[in-house]
Amino acid sequence: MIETKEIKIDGVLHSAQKHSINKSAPTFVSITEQIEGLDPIDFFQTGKSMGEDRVFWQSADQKTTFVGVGEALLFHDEDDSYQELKASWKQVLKNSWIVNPFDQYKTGPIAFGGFPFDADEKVAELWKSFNGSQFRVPTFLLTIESNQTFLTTTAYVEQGSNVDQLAAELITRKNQLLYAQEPTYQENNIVLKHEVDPIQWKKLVKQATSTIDSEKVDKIVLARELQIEFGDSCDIGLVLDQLRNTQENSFIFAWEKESVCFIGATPERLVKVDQQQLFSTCLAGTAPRGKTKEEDNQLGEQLLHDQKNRNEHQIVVDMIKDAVSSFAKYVEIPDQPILYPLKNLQHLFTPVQAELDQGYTLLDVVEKLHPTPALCGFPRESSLDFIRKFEQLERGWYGAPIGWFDQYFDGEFAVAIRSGLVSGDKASLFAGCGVVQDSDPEIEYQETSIKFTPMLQALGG
Ligand SMILES: C=C(O[C@@H]1C=C(C(=O)O)C=C[C@H]1O)C(=O)O
Ligand SMILES: [Mg+2]
Repeated sequence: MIETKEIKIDGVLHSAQKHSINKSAPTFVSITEQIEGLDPIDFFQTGKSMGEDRVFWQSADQKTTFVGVGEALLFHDEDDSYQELKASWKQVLKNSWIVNPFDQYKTGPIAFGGFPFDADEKVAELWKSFNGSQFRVPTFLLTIESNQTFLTTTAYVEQGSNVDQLAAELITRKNQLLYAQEPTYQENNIVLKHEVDPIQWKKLVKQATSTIDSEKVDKIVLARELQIEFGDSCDIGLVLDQLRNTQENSFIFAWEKESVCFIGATPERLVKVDQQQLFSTCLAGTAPRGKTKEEDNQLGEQLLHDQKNRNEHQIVVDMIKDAVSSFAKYVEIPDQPILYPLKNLQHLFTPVQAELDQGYTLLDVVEKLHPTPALCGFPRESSLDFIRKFEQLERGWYGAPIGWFDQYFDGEFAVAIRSGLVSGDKASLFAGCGVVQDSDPEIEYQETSIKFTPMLQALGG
């Protein structure tokens, strides 16, 4: 049994209302309590049966898991302004009533969300629920950290709010989430897979290499889409469970809006900031895993010494080093990449560490870094130009920052790759690769095929 002093939600809401009357403004209320351990996927699944949109995040080291249910607050910006988001969050926190004895455990007011790959991309049918950047503070946030479990409940209280009614509603929903019967899961059954125009895509890779030859472009990242149909509506809880069980060294994420869910298992950290300590990652250059240990080592060794992949990787290292240096006095980057093993692939990996100068936050770094040459190319403007003109796919949130930040702007963003958008009985998966001067369209095609596998397997394919 966990001994916790029970927090009386109605009492807290009444105090918050007094605060609201004094300030003549609505008060943002956040209450954190420690609870008994429970299964995060069951919690996620129960959220669905309550008709709520959900978020999920598990760090690549598996030390932190978040599950959010419901939406107490949403920042939605079609123009995708990082600075406006920063200002809005500060404004919310200015008028807040926070009850949280467990601050150090990634609890309390935390916003989850993402940005589009390209704010100028026209949003058509596929991504229509995900236009612009969106960040949500869930009504109920489950945090599992250092084997302890916490629940943060978030609400707004105004001068005229019926506080007793609000408290009663919150308690009912909370009890539903914590004490619901074990939820059920439904096997996902893929009935159709459709690769969007692979022949055209290989031609595009060729066109990119010609452009690289003739113009001042070093690298262009090109993505393609795999469309899926299920016999029935896809069970996202099950997909998450599969990703957690199979994808080591990866951030597992899901962000749902109007029942459409963007979900994936990405190995690529964009940036994490923890009390001004900054951690970023250069990840580019890819080989498959071997079937035996020997073959695997051999493929890894080849990758470490392969000029084409080293070149692809170095372009990312140079850019990230430059960008981070503009915010930090020292930046620590090893001169040689190492291997980053995943279930189906291995990558070249260079970690980046720095101490962020005072006055800058996580969001400033995300703004500066995105899109890195790992997802866009180099130089940024010309590669983005090529993608805008010629890539057939609507990227939406694919390849863009997804993550969370807390009340101090500590938090973490990953690059949303190895991902898909699931809507009812349909899904679109995305995979891309870095095209450089000596890229071979067939080999790049195979590389992207393997990059589909983590999601494809998790979807039941
Ligand atoms: C673009 C993707 O992955 C990126 C491209 C890589 C490459 O081309 O070697 C490797 C890792 C990622 O930076 C993707 O998975 O969709
Ligand atoms: Mg590559």
